[in-house]
Amino acid sequence: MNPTPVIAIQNLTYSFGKGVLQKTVLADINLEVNRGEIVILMGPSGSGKTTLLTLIGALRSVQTGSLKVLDHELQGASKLKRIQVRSQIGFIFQTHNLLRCLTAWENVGMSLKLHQQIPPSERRERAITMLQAVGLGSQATDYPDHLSGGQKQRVAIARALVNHPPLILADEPTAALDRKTGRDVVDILQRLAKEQHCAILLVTHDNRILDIADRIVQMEDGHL
Ligand SMILES: Nc1ncnc2c1ncn2[C@@H]1O[C@H](COP(=O)(O)OP(=O)(O)OP(=O)(O)O)[C@@H](O)[C@H]1O
Repeated sequence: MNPTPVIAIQNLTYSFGKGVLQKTVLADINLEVNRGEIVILMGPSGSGKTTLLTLIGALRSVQTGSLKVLDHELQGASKLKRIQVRSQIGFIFQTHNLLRCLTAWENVGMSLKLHQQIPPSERRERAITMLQAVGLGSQATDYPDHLSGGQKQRVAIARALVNHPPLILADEPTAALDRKTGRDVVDILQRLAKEQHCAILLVTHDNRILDIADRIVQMEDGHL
């Protein structure tokens, strides 16, 4: 028996605007992503990649079709249900979105705070272990302003993975980085995801990182 996919999308359609201004940006999308699989989503600017990623991340409401994430149907889901689904996903964005007033380990520990059963001392220990895994053990008490672009993105990876989420959504994680730094960052992401058996759906225009994917899907004008 096949395990349940982490993402299961059937006939998903999404539009912005109303009436004559209505614009369909996703049309009849079907996609499955399995546990542990790394899928890269490519396509021209404006083809709907980010819109799809934010729907899967329960950051906007599903209009038409079925979208199951971690076995939760997001079509018609309440706000509370969407928050619960979101807390099980790790997000990595183009810019790292770290809080400047918190140190590297405190930024990583923030995602553990959502899980209140973890005592503060264990939070710190787990955050520092995760920073060591991305090669930043000795920068744990540094503030983001003292870190390079690649180091900040590695803190963002540690923050996304520290809860051992079954799914990571990444939107252009290497866009702000030079070639070598971008490569290092995705290598770390790939290694940790395989260790944790975590699925990744990653949007990118970066041809240099395509080899980390188990599968590449192409989006064109709202169609997969
Ligand atoms: N909030 C919004 N209101 C109206 N239209 C929007 C909104 N957000 C996105 N769009 C439109 O939806 C289409 C798809 O946008 P989306 O950002 O998903 O594309 P993308 O493939 O991620 O593009 P890029 O590679 O440039 O990030 C675009 O035509 C965009 O102009």
